Amino acid sequence: MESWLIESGAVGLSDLELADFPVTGRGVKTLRRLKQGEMILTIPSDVLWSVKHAYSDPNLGPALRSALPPLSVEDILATYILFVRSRESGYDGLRTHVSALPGSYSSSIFFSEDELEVCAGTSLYTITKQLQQRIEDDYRQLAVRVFAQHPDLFPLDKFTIEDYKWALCTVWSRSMDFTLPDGSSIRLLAPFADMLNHSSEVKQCHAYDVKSGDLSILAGKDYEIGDQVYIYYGPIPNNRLLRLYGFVIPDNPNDSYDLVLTTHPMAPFYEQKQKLWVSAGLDSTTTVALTLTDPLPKNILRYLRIQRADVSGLAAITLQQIDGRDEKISDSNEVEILRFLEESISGLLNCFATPSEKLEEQLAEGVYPVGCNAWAAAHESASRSGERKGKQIPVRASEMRKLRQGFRATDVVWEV
Ligand SMILES: C[S@@+](CC[C@H](N)C(=O)[O-])C[C@H]1O[C@@H](n2cnc3c(N)ncnc32)[C@H](O)[C@@H]1O
Repeated sequence: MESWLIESGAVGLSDLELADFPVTGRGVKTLRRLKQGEMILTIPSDVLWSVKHAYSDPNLGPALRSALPPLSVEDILATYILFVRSRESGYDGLRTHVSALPGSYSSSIFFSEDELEVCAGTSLYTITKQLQQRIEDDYRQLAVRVFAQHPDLFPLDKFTIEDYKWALCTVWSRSMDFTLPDGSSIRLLAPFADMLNHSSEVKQCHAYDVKSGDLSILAGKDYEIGDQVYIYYGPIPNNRLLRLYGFVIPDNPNDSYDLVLTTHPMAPFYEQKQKLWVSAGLDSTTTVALTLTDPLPKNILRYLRIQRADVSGLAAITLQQIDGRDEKISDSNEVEILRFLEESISGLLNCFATPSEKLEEQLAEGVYPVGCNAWAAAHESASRSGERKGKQIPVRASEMRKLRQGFRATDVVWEV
């Protein structure tokens, strides 16, 4: 791969080397001292995996372009990678990159039932379950709309759902996203630069040059010879890290609980409420990140005030007599939403399969081998437990029953 990249115009590879490191696994080692801010690697535009390159490929492009509705960026890149992997000749350079990719991933979508059960009750558990279902649906669509239409390009034995999941994880864990000056975004995979592991000791130090289309890496800090070079993947909480990248950071400062607020379309005054949510910068399904520093973000109250508003409340907001965003609608509305929040959070906390203290005990006793899937899942669940410690609110059995039995049409569903 490196010689192909150098021939293609990559700069900086003579000072960098792939190496194995404890904890992060394979990564990039520097062979010289690096000063923070200096440009250390450039991967030229021509060798990047991007939607543009997939579409302009003479074999693959027409098949991708014929898909209606158009495929998602994720699906285009995943199909591109699988397509190159399936070729027995041609695409020599890209194929050296594909053969350097991991053969399997530790994203939570690959967890066994038992491993996933360790974090039952967390948003990771719910999202992973939903994701597994979504991937099956997406694969079915892709197989019908694209693969089956071009069996010569997409031999079914090399485009199975397992292959698709592998390719998706390749995209999730190795691609880089950039916002362009016109506001649009670009997602790409850069061979060799995708071998750089994450550290929160550096800030973002990967850059896309809009003019040349090249991808560059700057030194995020000073490095000594032999040090591992890092980039910064972003302020990502553990549940997302585990879902997309297959690892967690113990005591991750970016941890959050993704709370999804949603309302059934059959709920009273749904359409009117939908308009009010949109004008408040929300939607009928709104995801809010709960963090230790902001455990009750304003958007939760904004959403619930509208959701629980009665006829007169809705009229008052619509006529702008009340700003439903940061002002309470009425005492009764406010009491109702606060009571509901209390009940729901208690219900949520009670859904955790293993109590926090037990998980922490198990982690300390080494019940889960460090780094294995269940260890990562236990960390994820225990960190949620840390957030909920001391916030247990007693709930009456009848209320718990109501919560467990499901929600009324106007209720918030705590899901992700
Ligand atoms: C962009 S790739 C980096 C190269 C990768 N280690 C490899 O061998 O191909 C991202 C993957 O590296 C691993 N990784 C990156 N940063 C890590 C970290 N700080 N701790 C543990 N694993 C990490 C995870 O498996 C992640 O999905």
